[in-house]
Amino acid sequence: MEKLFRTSPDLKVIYVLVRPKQGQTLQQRVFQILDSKLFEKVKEVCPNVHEKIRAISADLNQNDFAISKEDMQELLSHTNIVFHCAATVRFDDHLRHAVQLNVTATQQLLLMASQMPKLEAFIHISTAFSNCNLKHIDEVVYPCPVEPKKIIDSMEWLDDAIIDEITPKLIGDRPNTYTYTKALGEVVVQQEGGNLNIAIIRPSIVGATWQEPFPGWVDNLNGPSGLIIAAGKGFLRSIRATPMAVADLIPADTVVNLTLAVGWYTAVHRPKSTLVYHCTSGNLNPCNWGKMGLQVLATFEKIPFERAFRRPNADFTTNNITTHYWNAVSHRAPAIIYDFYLRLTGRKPRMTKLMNRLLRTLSMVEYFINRSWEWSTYNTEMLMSALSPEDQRVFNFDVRQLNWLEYIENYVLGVKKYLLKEDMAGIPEAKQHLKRLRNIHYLFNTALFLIAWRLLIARSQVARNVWFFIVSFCYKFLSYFRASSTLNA
Ligand SMILES: CCCCCCCCCCCCCCCCCCCCCCCC(=O)SCCNC(=O)CCNC(=O)[C@H](O)C(C)(C)COP(=O)(O)OP(=O)(O)OC[C@H]1O[C@@H](n2cnc3c(N)ncnc32)[C@H](O)[C@@H]1OP(=O)(O)O
Ligand SMILES: NC(=O)C1=CN([C@@H]2O[C@H](COP(=O)(O)OP(=O)(O)OC[C@H]3O[C@@H](n4cnc5c(N)ncnc54)[C@H](OP(=O)(O)O)[C@@H]3O)[C@@H](O)[C@H]2O)C=CC1
Repeated sequence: MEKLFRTSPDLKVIYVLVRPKQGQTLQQRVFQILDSKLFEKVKEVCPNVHEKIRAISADLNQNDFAISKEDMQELLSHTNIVFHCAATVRFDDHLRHAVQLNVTATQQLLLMASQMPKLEAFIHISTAFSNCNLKHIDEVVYPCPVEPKKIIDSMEWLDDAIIDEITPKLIGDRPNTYTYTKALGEVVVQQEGGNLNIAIIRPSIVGATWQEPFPGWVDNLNGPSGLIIAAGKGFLRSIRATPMAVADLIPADTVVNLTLAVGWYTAVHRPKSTLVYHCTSGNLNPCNWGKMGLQVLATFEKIPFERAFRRPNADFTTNNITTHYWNAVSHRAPAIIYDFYLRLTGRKPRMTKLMNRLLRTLSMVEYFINRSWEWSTYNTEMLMSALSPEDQRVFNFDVRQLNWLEYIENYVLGVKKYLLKEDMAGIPEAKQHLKRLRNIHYLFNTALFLIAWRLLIARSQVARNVWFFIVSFCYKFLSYFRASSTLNA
């Protein structure tokens, strides 16, 4: 919406389907977004932006999205272009819910779109990982072994227990219900698009903005953002990842630019078949998890997060044994010790729960950070060459120009500012806090070493001999040093 208003101030209206949430009405939710820093530039070119957004109450879990008759009438008669982004993106969602959101709702939206007389294009947002069971992925819709229609029907009469049982068989070699249902959603789009003018966009891992409206903007914990927080606050100490695997991140503004360009191309050129566009970075400008991780850590040195639990010092592990070892030593043990301290001081323990949640998240993303994929980008490159030089500049989605180190630094800064809502003025105090944590760390390790050594000396003659040898060696060395300095004087 931000980019559309900024580049097309003459635009009449954008209808957004929204559900009320957390005690906020639709209008409040939309106005909260419009009043955020993200929309500051828009307001300069389009001061009446509030009047150009029509929030329509809709819930994708309901029949006809529970849209009122009047709203439906207005939507059907006025819409020129549909951008379908809503989805459940939870990796662990129950199959019934994931099918409802990512498949059935897509089918219903297509039905609605077929009744829109002024519709020029229908743009469906999928994910580059919808076919992550393949290594090389082309810009085509791949068939699914079981027809989406059969899956939709079966969800109506199967009970939860049976669905739980068949889920692993249905998702096959995909890692979760999210990627599986996004793949089904694509097949539905292709099979039930009828005469509509449709395109599918497949972004990889969406990160903070690169340039627009300003670098580093991010507003959710999806993808790496949540884990950057966990690392910066010192909770995340080790992560099972392959440093050389490609980190196929794509900035949010790049996805937006490509989406708008696809909207234009689909409406104006009306391709005969449904085109799929990969919005990925790996084949044009690859970055790997090792490089990304190091830059994230380097940025924490310059711009630390406030009130960290421990000093940020995460590392990659590459096998099961080391992963279990570091999970026990660096994740679970400090959480148990801290909770013990909280209990002793009369407070409610919370660290073990938080750590368990983090470990669960890590286990879910492991699949994606230990493999590399190749996505072909012929359609995306074709689109780039179809744009005028001016549009190539305004709707830039050429990731070859992206400087990863600069991007990652801005990403971490954006996480601090826009997700954690921390003030830059707090950086000196955050650095002091990290120094205190470092001193506590040294003190703790020294105390631990001395206790262990004392116990060893009490129990072992060999340890006592070694200790005697070290002490007498130090004494002799000091005596020699003192004698030689007296002679020199
Ligand atoms: C050599 C040096 C090495 C140095 C290492 C340095 C490390 C630096 C960090 C870099 C890490 C890089 C890791 C990259 C990870 C990449 C992920 C790749 C994913 C690719 C997928 C494909 C992309 C897509 O197509 S779509 C979008 C992907 N979807 C998601 O990302 C959603 C994932 N989330 C979930 O599925 C769930 O939230 C789940 C299962 C993780 C957690 O579920 P749970 O029920 O436990 O919690 P919630 O109810 O969801 O939330 C509770 C609570 O937690 C907050 N939260 C939610 N998500 C996250 C998160 N990802 N991280 C942290 N916290 C999260 C949420 O806001 C809630 O907070 P409340 O305060 O309780 O409200
Ligand atoms: N993040 C990523 O890395 C990637 C995302 N994608 C795709 O991009 C799209 C957006 O994802 P992302 O922004 O990350 O995820 P979000 O969860 O932030 O966005 C999903 C949107 O869908 C809406 N939604 C979910 N359920 C319903 C419902 N029952 N009724 C109405 N609206 C609903 C949500 O509304 P509400 O705000 O009310 O919850 C939310 O605005 C998805 O299609 C996803 O598959 C693709 C590749 C990568």
